[in-house]
Amino acid sequence: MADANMSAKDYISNTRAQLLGGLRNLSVIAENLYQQGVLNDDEFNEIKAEKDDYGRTEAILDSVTRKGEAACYQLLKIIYQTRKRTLERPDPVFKNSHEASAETKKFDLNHWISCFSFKEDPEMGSNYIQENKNTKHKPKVSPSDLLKTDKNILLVGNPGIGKTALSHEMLRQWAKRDKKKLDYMFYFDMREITSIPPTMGLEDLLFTAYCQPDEGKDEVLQDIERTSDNVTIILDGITTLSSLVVQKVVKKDLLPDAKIIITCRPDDEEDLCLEDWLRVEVKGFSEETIKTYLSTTLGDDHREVLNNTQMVTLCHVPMYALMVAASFSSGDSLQPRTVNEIYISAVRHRLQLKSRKTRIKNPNQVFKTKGNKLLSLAKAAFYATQGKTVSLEELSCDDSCVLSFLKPHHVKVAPAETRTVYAFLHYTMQEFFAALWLLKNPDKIREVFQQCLAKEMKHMRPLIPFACCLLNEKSPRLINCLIPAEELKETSEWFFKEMINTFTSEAAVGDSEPYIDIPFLCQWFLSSGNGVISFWTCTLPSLRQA
Ligand SMILES: Nc1ncnc2c1ncn2[C@@H]1O[C@H](COP(=O)(O)OP(=O)(O)OP(=O)(O)O)[C@@H](O)[C@H]1O
Repeated sequence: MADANMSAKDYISNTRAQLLGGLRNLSVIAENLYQQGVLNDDEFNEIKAEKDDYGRTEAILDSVTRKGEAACYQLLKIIYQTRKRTLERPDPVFKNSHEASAETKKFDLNHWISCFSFKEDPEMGSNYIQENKNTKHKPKVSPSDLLKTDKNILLVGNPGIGKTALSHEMLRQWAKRDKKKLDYMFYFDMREITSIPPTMGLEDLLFTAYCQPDEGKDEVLQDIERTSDNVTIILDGITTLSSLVVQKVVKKDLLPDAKIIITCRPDDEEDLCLEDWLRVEVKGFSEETIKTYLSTTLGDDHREVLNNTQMVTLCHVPMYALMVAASFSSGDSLQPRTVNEIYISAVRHRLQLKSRKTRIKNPNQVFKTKGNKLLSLAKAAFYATQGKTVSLEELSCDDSCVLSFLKPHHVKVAPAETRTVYAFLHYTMQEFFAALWLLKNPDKIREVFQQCLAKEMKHMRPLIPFACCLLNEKSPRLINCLIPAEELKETSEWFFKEMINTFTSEAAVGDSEPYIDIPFLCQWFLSSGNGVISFWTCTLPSLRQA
């Protein structure tokens, strides 16, 4: 056996014979040597051109030996980092003594590589995160901390708080990492892939719903399955584990050693039952970040926002901070003060941008002329939300005003075929428009209340706070261009009473599932103006009784 304190060059040359028969996946080793600049283009191509693994190993060993100690050290480091796929694993269970003695005689390259004394930790260390649900003091963790941990992660946070942004940041950091070890990261926007057929397997999920390697698909899949500890899968915006293949991935029936990162809203957390996962709460912007964000986006104007406590409070949610900044930069004299006004102002802002190209300068007039188009958008939003998807399947997108709220999204319908459908720029905007459609069709409201009580339809709940605020008599006039004031008044006469009755009914309270987040509703009411607060105060006694 080689001495652990030997130079890398001697360590390799003493074991050359065993390496010639024992290294696997030579393309992985050669690729890493090439990425790290140990091999040049010609050397890399020569190795690739060798006809078998024996030839490839020989060419690699010759190359690094010729180049000297540093190149040999790099090779050992690469073998160590990729050992699960480049070294044969000895079978620990021997069926009989004859097999055992034959096996023990075989040189164990795994043991050999683990004995080499690397100057630094070849795995670059792993930072474990202390946070869990029960710790009182919750330390802050960064995207890179989350990338480093081996644990499965559950990212929980309210709508628009930045879960997707955090997932994208992790993806970006992973793509830019220095370490060019071959590993895999998959990102799924779960709202985009709602129609996963029960027959879908791992291969389809990874390669059809995501992306397919240009060549060697089977080899890549085999590698992913064999070394699943090199795989990270992000499932963004999950609500249930109803899809079989996703369930198998999460429960580790497939890819047992893969690291899974799930993002969800608080309402969906309980159903997922991921108790031993590392739970990380996404908290949004701190005071300090709000200042930096607003001063970057608004320049000197940011002071005006900072003087307004209501607006600063809203800006803790990055989605609202974005919209507040957009609203201020539009130069609109009426600035939003509540969540609802933020959304209305964002709609107004979008329409204004579009109307600059026309002669219509008054946004109310734009609302009026584009009313039907906006309502058809609201209808599509409602049905997409009900169907738990972001794809606005039925919508005809020939109007530039409608298109200004949307982004194209490509749905794979076959391995080589995609279809373009449209989705809202953000899911919360879809929920806002869906609530608008609900108020335009009051006969559907009771049905939606009932749906909110059912576990499988709880994704309809975010529509209720939006609807409440839209019914507020202080709601900006703009909405009246789409739904006449008398219609809204008529609806509000029974809406709140019906809502309280439904959500405090026996069916709702008796359900172990929290029926609706009353503190959350209160928060929305408080931020919507006195009209609703006075209503709320007068209904509190009946709520307490219930
Ligand atoms: N760290 C951040 N820096 C700057 N902007 C951010 C940040 N996080 C979020 N945002 C902004 O807020 C918007 C909403 O964030 P994101 O989509 O990540 O929320 P989410 O928690 O995934 O919401 P949902 O539950 O509704 O899907 C983003 O489109 C982005 O513009």
